[in-house]
Amino acid sequence: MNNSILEAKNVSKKYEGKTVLQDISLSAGKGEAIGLVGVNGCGKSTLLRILSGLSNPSSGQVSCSPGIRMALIPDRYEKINMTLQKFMDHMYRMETDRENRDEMGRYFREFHLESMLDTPMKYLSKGTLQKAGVIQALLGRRELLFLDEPLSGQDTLSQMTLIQELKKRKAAGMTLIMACHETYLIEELADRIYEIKDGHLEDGISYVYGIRRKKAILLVKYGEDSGQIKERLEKQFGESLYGMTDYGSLCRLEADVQIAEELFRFFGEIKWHIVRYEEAEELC
Ligand SMILES: Nc1ncnc2c1ncn2[C@@H]1O[C@H](COP(=O)(O)OP(=O)(O)OP(=O)(O)O)[C@@H](O)[C@H]1O
Repeated sequence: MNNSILEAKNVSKKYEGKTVLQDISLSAGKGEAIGLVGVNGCGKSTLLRILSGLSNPSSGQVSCSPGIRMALIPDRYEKINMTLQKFMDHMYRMETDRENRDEMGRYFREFHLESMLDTPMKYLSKGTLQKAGVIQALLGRRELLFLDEPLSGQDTLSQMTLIQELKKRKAAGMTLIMACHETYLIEELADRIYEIKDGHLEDGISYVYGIRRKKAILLVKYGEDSGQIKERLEKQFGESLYGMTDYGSLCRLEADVQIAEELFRFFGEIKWHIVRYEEAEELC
């Protein structure tokens, strides 16, 4: 099996005679992150379920190194009639025994879940349930994690918290195989990207655009005159400003890392609060 901890050979899947996946081979090594992309219905979830052993292929095999424990973060959750706290307590005891309860508390804080712990899960929003699934999987300390749309429905700050946490886990040796429509998760984490197209796994040629560049990411709380300020930003920073996206009262800016200091000065002068700053590499 070389360096791989997971290997799929010639995997195909048919549903009621319709071929969804055809002759897919893939291997993943320790500490590697693989991104799966493709249009709705191309078979990403199906492949993740087969790789994680939740579903059988129609033909082909999947093998995993002995001792590798895995978890799947699914794209949706059952809305059960148990509070979030009870559910987590239950899963936590099952997964990690009495080990380090502090970590669970830290995740609740970082993912802003503390106010929802006594709410029955059937009343929780999609994003909140997704966060619960993410925390459950992280507490389980697996060697291999499958993530199916893990950012789906999550607020921006929680998305960033998750990306940072996954980066740490990957650096510590965790293998990640993820399907995601938000390309920035994949761009920030993936070592290899594949597109599922017409049932086949295509080397992510259309998604790997070339060299990596370092970019600055800022989350800024809107102040006065947002329209005017956006115009000034575009005028002053031109092509060094890669993009601005609205998230309610926050704006997410991506820019050339070289202008980060100037951006700090700019927002300092107009008294707009920078909620978060980070740097990331992206494919360009
Ligand atoms: N249990 C099932 N029975 C029949 N068809 C299924 C079943 N599960 C999935 N499919 C079909 O297989 C195809 C692939 O579905 P899948 O959920 O894997 O796609 P996906 O790439 O994850 O989509 P999305 O991006 O929308 O999440 C779709 O056409 C879907 O309708």
